[in-house]
Amino acid sequence: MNSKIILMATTVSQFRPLTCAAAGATSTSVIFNARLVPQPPDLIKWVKREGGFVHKAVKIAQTEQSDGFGLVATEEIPKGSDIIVLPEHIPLKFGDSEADGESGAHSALVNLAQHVPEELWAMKLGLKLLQERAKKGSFWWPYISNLPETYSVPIFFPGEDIKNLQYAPLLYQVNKRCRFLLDFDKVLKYELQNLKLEDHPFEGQTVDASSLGWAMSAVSSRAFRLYGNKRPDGTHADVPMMLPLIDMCNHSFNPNAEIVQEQEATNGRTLVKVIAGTQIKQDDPLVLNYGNLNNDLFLLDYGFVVPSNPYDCVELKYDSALLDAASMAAAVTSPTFSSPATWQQQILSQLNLDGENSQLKVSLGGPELVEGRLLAALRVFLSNDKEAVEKTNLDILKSLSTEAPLGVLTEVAALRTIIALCVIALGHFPTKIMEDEALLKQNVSTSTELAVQFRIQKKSLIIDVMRDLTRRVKLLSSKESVSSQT
Ligand SMILES: C[S@@+](CC[C@H](N)C(=O)[O-])C[C@H]1O[C@@H](n2cnc3c(N)ncnc32)[C@H](O)[C@@H]1O
Repeated sequence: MNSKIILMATTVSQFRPLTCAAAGATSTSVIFNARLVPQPPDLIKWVKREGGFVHKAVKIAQTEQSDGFGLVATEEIPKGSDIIVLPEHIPLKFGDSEADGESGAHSALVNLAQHVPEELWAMKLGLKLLQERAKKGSFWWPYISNLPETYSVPIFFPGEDIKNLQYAPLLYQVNKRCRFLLDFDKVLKYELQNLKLEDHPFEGQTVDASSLGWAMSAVSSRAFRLYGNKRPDGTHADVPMMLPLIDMCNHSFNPNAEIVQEQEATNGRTLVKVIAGTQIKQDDPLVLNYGNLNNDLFLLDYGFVVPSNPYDCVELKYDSALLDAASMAAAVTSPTFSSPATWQQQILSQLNLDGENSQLKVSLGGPELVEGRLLAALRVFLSNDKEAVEKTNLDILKSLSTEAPLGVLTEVAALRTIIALCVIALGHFPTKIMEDEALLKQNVSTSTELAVQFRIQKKSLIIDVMRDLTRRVKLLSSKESVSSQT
């Protein structure tokens, strides 16, 4: 089932309605610049007023890099300078507000949070965000009012654009999140129905799947997981928090800024800082690295796709029938994947590709190019030389940079089989890159554009893997023919 979170129209009332306006129908820039309120307070002034520090060369501006806003340096900032410093009371975290400590509203929120699975941690902090969004006179209102009104994450895509992603692992995640939000909406309605107003976590306001989706996306696209307070054993909990102003920094894999936490000598409180990781030139955007993530996570959590992302990958299932088909297509000797010898099966178990707790998801792309476990399995099966395999360390068998550890013929057969797997994977996409590119030239909605960009990147990645492996096959074959001539 493809579900999406239905968006309710924002109504004008004395409440701040907890909904999320539709993202997808019109031009990106108009939508993503829209903030919760039309003219929100000046975030830089608010941070300074609250005892934070903001470098004089920092301004909030529309940037080319993202469709919304970002931070830009108005003059050169030397490497190592403090750019932003937030005192401990500014970050928004779940459940540590002293004022909330014992209140009924807080315990109701804690109770709701218990229904959120660990992997959807953004929803837990999202509950806190929704609570502050609903609270009249919230300390964080100057920050919250500056948050985007909409998010371009796939849970808000129309069903057609969820399909347009054309990539099953992401479709699965999107549907899972949508289903969770729809179910959680019901849980909320049930848990909150008989609460007195003073115990209601959202001051009596209705929270639905749409507002939950808004909050989850606001958090997943802006929160950072940092060290929390020290535990009694001296370690630190890993705590997601929203960092006002700092979260105006956009992403780059070549960041010029980084987040550090520092303990104040006088009172032991933790400051969160952004410092210049490099010398920053005038007019440069201030960018942080959100993490070495694949495009699935960038799109799911942040609502954008990184072109030529070196960490992007495609997920395949290790499946003996598929590998037999691929090795036959590659005209490699008779397929053996479906009928492994006992020693081969043992290696598959060591690779976690066989047995009870096997992990059959393998990936292509990313820095490794071919996941080591898949490569090792192919080398082992296609060599079929028990002695040679047993003499070779498993880490070597998993490494693509070790050239032909079981001989050139085996290596060529393994690489050709992976190339055939790539062809099969490409064949699963209903459209070709050229068709996708033609579609992007038309005036399509933001969500269609993102879905099509996403699938183009996946297909391009597969083609890049094929190119790289073909080059390796050619090199190996030429070396082999030189050595057989001498
Ligand atoms: C932490 S916020 C950064 C501030 C945000 N641009 C704004 O206007 O509030 C993260 C969001 O910025 C946008 N973004 C950040 N880096 C981007 C990039 N490299 N390309 C496209 N969009 C980006 C995405 O919408 C993402 O969800």
